[in-house]
Amino acid sequence: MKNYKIAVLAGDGIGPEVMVQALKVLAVVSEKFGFGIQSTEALIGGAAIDATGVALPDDTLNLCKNSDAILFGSVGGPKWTSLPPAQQPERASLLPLRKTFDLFCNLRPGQIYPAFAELSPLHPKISSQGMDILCVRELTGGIYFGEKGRTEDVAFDTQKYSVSEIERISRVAFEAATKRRNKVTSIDKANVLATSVLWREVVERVAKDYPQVQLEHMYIDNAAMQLIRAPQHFDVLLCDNLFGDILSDEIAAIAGSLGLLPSASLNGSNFGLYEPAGGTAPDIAGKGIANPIAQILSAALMLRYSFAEEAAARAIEQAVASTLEQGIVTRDINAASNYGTADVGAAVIAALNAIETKRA
Ligand SMILES: NC(=O)C1=CN([C@@H]2O[C@H](COP(=O)(O)OP(=O)(O)OC[C@H]3O[C@@H](n4cnc5c(N)ncnc54)[C@H](O)[C@@H]3O)[C@@H](O)[C@H]2O)C=CC1
Ligand SMILES: CC(C)CC(=O)C(=O)O
Repeated sequence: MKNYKIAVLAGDGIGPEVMVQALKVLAVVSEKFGFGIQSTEALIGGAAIDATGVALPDDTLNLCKNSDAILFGSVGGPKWTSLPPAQQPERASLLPLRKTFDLFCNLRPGQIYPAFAELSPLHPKISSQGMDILCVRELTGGIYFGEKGRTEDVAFDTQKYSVSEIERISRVAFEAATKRRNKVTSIDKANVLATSVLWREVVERVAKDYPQVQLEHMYIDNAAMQLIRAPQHFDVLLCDNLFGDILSDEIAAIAGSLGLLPSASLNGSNFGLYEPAGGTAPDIAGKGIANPIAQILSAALMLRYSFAEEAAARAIEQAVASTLEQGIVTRDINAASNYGTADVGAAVIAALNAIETKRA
């Protein structure tokens, strides 16, 4: 029997609440599909600062190095914003993890299924046409990692991209498009930014290797607008680090809630960190009402991309769809709902068991 070692880093805010549900789902699905998940929990982010003084303790980093994948919650919150910026949870744990493991490729799939179009805040005449977008975001370069500085009166961040960084993420987007609807929309601000001019040149060059894929370029400001006007226009969105961060939250909101959107952050050899696209949601943390679906779907992406357990990943996705179909949703999706985090987790598990019963 295959046995996968995962590092479980739940983090702060709603992280631990939604992680519990994802781990329960993994336990059920591994039993049903005949593989083992050996999960080891470790401190990260604000929780690690409180316990050890640093956001990414050596023990946690070593655990990640000795694991097959990382299942991540989220980090940060108001408790730690008075620390010097470089020591805060987001900058001092998540960004170094992305860099250490060269997780340059962030995949954020976002859908409106026609049957669930009412979950979307868009007008029904738009949402009823559905949406199925894969946001491919460059994750280890750009303004998040460039030189930064601060004097009393001035602060700066630097956006820098190399040809090789742009090329490798472009290839991921074009490859993904060949398995989808053969269209890539590359997002930039080439009318202003030097990095965007290079971005366009490199994307054009890579596109020549994929003649079957239609390429279009779109400025970020226009893309932010077109996503709400006509989300069905898009197939694969190719974005730099900053633009992808912003547009993927917009895609999540269009799909119904940030609590629905999973993400996979991958290096070139199937190692990945899997986390919800959203953050620690301090406004609802500790209330038992956070939506666990993004965390559960992140676990499904881990099974797909790091472990090639496609059937198990699909079963989770099917169980999530069935749970939404039954209207078992948290308040971020239906303000009148009385269902909490644990109810949604239990419904996903019940739906998983039902799928298995039908298979047997
Ligand atoms: N990958 C990570 O660890 C990330 C961490 N953060 C951190 O999280 C903290 C809060 O950031 P915000 O900007 O408020 O973004 P956020 O994503 O935590 O919350 C934005 C809004 O979405 C809602 N939301 C997010 N996830 C939800 C879920 N699963 N269920 C129901 N509602 C959900 C929240 O309640 C809030 O109203 C900050 O410290 C930020 O730096 C933010 C984004 C990513
Ligand atoms: C906390 C930051 C690292 C946010 C971010 O980059 C993300 O949402 O992925």
